Amino acid sequence: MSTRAGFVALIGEPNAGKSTLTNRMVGAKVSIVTHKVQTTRTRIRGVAIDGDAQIVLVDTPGLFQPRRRLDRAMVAAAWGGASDADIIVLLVEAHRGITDGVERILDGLKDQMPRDATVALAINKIDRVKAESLLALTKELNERYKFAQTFMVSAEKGHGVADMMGWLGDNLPEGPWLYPEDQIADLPLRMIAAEMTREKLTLRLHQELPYQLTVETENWEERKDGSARVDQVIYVSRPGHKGIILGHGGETIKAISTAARQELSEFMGRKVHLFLQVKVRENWLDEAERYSEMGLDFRDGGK
Ligand SMILES: Nc1nc2c(ncn2[C@@H]2O[C@H](COP(=O)(O)OP(=O)(O)OP(=O)(O)O)[C@@H](O)[C@H]2O)c(=O)[nH]1
Repeated sequence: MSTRAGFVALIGEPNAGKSTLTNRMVGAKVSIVTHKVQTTRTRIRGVAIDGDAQIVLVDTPGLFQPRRRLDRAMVAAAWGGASDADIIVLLVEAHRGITDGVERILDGLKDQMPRDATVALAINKIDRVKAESLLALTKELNERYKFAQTFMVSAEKGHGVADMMGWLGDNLPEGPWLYPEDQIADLPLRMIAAEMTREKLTLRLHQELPYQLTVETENWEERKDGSARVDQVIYVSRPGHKGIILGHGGETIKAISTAARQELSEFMGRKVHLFLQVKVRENWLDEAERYSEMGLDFRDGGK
């Protein structure tokens, strides 16, 4: 039997219910992957399975919460992340309707997305409103944008979610699963660990630098005493960046390492020994291996 697989970008204002919907779709079995994992352009929220289809749920950081320093290029990159997805699902809160934030997203969909993009509308939190208002909202939103399909869901209560998953699965491209089933629970732990280090780098360094680096967990060793040894490599594209990350006398990398180790230990509930290395790899952005480590498809990203 043929399988289907692809990326579904969940977009919407903060609090629209993306995490709740992801958890609902992914289910408890692989909920560990719902921890946010940062990749260059998309963030993997979780991997959901519906029959023969594997639905990789992603979001695109920086899209709807432009901060002061966020420039146009970054917003464009975020929309680029959304357009990498096979399907986009816009979540709108039923009781809030078309807010300014939703307006901005609708404008972005019109201006930034290719015309043939598959965009579905999910009106969430339907448990909070009366049916009549839902119909009016659905009608208005569909007049504003040509959605491929509209769903009315309650991520919290689970209403309508199975139907939506079925539709998403049916509309993903045919192809092998992006994550082997037995690796779903395993792979993300390495990615989560890499994401934690990346987050610390972002906090510590100048804002644009983290977009030019990637973190990989190269080795994960379980020790007899219950602790884990984790080896990670931070790949940068320029020698100058290596110096920045190391800092004076190695100060910066040490602080990053300590912060990441603490978070990872806390997350795992046990001791972790974290070893970080910085490597210059000028063309890491073009290497297929780096993409699969980030959970991305090289062919999609390499355009
Ligand atoms: N009543 C109701 N509440 C919901 C529903 N879905 C989500 N919520 C609530 O809405 C709030 C925000 O949900 P999240 O899933 O965290 O939203 P989010 O979009 O992931 O938020 P960010 O990650 O911050 O962008 C939480 O308090 C949820 O419990 C729903 O279907 N009905």
